[in-house]
Amino acid sequence: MSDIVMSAVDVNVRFGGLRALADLDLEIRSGEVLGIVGPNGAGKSTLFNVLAGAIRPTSGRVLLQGRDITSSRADQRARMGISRTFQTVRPFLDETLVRNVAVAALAVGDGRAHAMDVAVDLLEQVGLADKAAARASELGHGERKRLELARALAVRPRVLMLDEVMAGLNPSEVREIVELIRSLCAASGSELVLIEHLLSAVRSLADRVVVLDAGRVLADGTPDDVFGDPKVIEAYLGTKYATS
Ligand SMILES: Nc1ncnc2c1ncn2[C@@H]1O[C@H](COP(=O)(O)OP(=O)(O)OP(=O)(O)O)[C@@H](O)[C@H]1O
Repeated sequence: MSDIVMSAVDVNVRFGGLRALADLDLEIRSGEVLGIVGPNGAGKSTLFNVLAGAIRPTSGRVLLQGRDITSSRADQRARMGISRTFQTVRPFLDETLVRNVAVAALAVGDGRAHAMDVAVDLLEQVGLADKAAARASELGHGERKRLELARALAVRPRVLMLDEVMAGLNPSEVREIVELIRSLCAASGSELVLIEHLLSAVRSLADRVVVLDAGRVLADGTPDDVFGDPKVIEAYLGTKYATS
């Protein structure tokens, strides 16, 4: 579990005068599910963007299996096996589900027929097989999150990063997606990085949790250690977040 697959080393991101990430070090270890939590504005999405290549850090490096990929673009990183979902789901609304997923497989070099097979298989895995021919615009919010997962998986990621996939789901949809993520992780062997406000979901899924605040790592440890840490509870969680 201790092999480092990906890391951010001494990363700083400045937006004008604001330090969104400050001297940040983060490791993603082989086979782990890593939860990233923290208050609004803590820097979670910025960190995801830095790891995925959507934002170039002001200083610092991003390494993938020891290789410096700081200057690689997001599309290049996707081909290297770094895949992400977005906080705001953005499927091609007028396209069918199967074509939405196949497009992601095509982007990593699958041939057309194989991409369609991959898409059908992934829709089955996320429980949307019966809607494969429906348009994405016909889906409910929870179903769109599942579609988003299938699209992120279509690139056969080494590192899968999920940005608030539980947001806006009702409790039974949350239970379903937690179970789905658990089974997808077990089947894929990928590393999974989750940004999530719903701490109960992080607690049940993550092997390790990193708490960010004001662009810095406040705590890093097992869910029990981190969520039991008085400074985390007092300073950052308080009553602001749902814990059940
Ligand atoms: N493109 C940008 N330009 C200027 N400031 C930005 C930009 N993106 C993020 N910020 C600022 O950087 C800080 C970190 O934002 P970020 O979105 O990474 O936090 P977060 O932890 O993901 O928050 P949330 O939980 O609300 O999504 C915030 O103060 C935010 O306003």
